[in-house]
Amino acid sequence: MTSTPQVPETTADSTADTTADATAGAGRAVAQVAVFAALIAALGLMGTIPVPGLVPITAQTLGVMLAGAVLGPWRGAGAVMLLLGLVAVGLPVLSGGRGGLGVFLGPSVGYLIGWIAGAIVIGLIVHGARRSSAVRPTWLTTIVGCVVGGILVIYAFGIPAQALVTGLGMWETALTSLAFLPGDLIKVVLAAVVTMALWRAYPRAFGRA
Ligand SMILES: O=C(O)CCCC[C@@H]1SC[C@@H]2NC(=O)N[C@@H]21
Repeated sequence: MTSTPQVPETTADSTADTTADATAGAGRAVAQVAVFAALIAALGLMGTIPVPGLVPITAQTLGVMLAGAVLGPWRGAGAVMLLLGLVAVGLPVLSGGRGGLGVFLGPSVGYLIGWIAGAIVIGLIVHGARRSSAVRPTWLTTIVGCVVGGILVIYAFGIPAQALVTGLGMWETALTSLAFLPGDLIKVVLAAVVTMALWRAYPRAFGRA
């Protein structure tokens, strides 16, 4: 007697459900990316504190930290890239109402690129690398993620580029960037408080890695 291998049945209904789920997932990802790009832009409305060395102190890094911590590495980076795309086409969405391609030739270009890398690193630390992993932010992962991704990684891109553009030495530039540190540490605490509150109140806001 021969046995017939069991093949799982695929019905028209289950295929339609899978397609609808995929479409809803993609729509949700686009909405998340757009909302966080808008959040980063809105934080730019708070204005800037100018510092010698020409790179401003801005609240927008809080938005970058939140994008990585809430959306995960790829959607978080997507939100930053969408914002930078809007800057590139000339929209005044950077703090102080700045925008346009000229920004990418200025002293803050490295920080702006660092925002993408920073969101990825924050997302990887808070969400983990696996797409299927359940997102469960903790105080520790959010704070460590924001310090490493939101400060160290961003500065690692920003300081050398700023030194290159301004012609100032690397160490002098690094010293100037100490002016950012108190504000950035406050942003880490705010990002952790908002991330944990959002996680408790609305876990569905958290994206898949
Ligand atoms: O608006 C721009 O041109 C980019 C500003 C980059 C600001 C950097 S990001 C890290 C550090 N923290 C701040 O508040 N400012 C700098």
